[in-house]
Amino acid sequence: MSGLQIPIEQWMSLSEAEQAQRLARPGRAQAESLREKVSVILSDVRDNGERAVLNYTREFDNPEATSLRMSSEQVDAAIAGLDDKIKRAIDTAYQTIYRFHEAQRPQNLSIETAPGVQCELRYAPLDAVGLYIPGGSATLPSTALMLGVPAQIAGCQRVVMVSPPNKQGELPAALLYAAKCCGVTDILLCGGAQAIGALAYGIESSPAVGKVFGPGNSFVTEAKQQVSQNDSGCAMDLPAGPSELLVIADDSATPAYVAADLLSQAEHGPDSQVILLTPSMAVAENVRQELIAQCAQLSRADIAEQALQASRLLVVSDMNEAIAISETYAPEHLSIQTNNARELLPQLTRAGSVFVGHYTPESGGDYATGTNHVLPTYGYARNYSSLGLVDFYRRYTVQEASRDGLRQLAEAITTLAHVEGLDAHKRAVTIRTEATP
Ligand SMILES: NC(=O)c1ccc[n+]([C@@H]2O[C@H](COP(=O)([O-])OP(=O)(O)OC[C@H]3O[C@@H](n4cnc5c(N)ncnc54)[C@H](O)[C@@H]3O)[C@@H](O)[C@H]2O)c1
Ligand SMILES: N[C@H](CO)Cc1c[nH]c[nH+]1
Ligand SMILES: [Zn+2]
Repeated sequence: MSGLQIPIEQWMSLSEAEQAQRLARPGRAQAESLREKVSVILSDVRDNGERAVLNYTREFDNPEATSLRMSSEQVDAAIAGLDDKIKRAIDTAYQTIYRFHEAQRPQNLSIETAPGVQCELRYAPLDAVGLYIPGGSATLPSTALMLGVPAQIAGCQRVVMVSPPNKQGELPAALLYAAKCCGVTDILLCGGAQAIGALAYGIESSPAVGKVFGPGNSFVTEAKQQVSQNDSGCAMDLPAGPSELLVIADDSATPAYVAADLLSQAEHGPDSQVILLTPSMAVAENVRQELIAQCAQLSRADIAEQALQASRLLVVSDMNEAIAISETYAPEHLSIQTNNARELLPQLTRAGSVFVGHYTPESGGDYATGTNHVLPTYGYARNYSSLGLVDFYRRYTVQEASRDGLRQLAEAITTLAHVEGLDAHKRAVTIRTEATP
């Protein structure tokens, strides 16, 4: 490791401004230039369709790109050579993810809210969805499962998967096998903001979808936010950007485990962020030693080292302080490695996903425990939910009143219409209730 110094800091010794800086997400500083660059790409795709997507694909991913769509023959040929052990691993993950998401199936409901007034809540699967599978620094077949399984369970009619091709214009066989497990056959070889534009606006060979899903780097996340705010009419799932992990550990924690977990998220990208909160200086020092020793053994050590530059080892006064900091930061992933982890759960709700105890590594949730690994980053876990089955549905209501039921509510409805000065609203009721039968 190139002598990277990861400072250990006492939280209480930091000023308020320093505390805020330690919890700031890296990479958000270039927000304006990012916004502008993504806006240019999206406008180009909107105006020039497939040609623009191919141009950006040649610029950023596959210099020889000539077409975007994968044929079923290409998919089958790629899968044919896939190692059985990998297929079995994907099958196992598919089953646990399916089990956990199937259990989330939303139920329609119908209740009488007042005598003679029946109200219903109904769920309908989204017709057409776009699934973004990251593929820049690491292609993530596991994300194909996290997005493909709920889309399959919900019964979305049209599912389009996009992912950046490599320089040979290919996608990993493991990703294609995962897609096939989920019944996804509509696959486009493109990534980044241009892929989001292709999904949201549609291109010649692929009509627009109604909602885009999936994590990605800052270009992808910014593009999702822009298309969901402009007049494309396309919705987005959640801001799932660069990976984050916050670990709360006491002296019952194993520093080697804590360091391994921190590095598992640091290796995602230079803009990942990992944070340790512990009341024990000894734990902090041992975790630091383990970080240095373990990082050197990683194939992505250079990426992890960059991420560790913006990462924190913070010694707190006590668990209450650790809880307060975690709730402020609202991490994508929160790992509680203490001797009373489950007891702390009620106080730790602002996180995308929580990992409890010494034997629940964050990478378990990334791949195969069954929970969804598409999670809010940047602190959005304060207000956004982890991805789930319900996100692949629209919700709408149905209501029916009998003549008597309307009569019973008429006074309330017409009075409120009057209060709001909306005579036609009032008349739509009185024309019925004052009519001679
Ligand atoms: N929050 C979550 O749930 C979650 C889950 C999985 C992964 N992730 C995160 O997703 C991210 C994946 O990022 P990635 O980069 O590996 O893959 P990516 O697929 O998100 O982005 C790669 C694409 O970015 C585009 N690009 C690259 N450089 C560009 C530039 N200079 N200008 C414009 N476009 C450019 C290219 O088209 C490329 O295809 C990681 O940060 C990872 O931590 C988050
Ligand atoms: N930890 C990532 C979410 O931040 C998900 C993932 C996919 N593959 C490995 N990890
Ligand atoms: Zn991960």
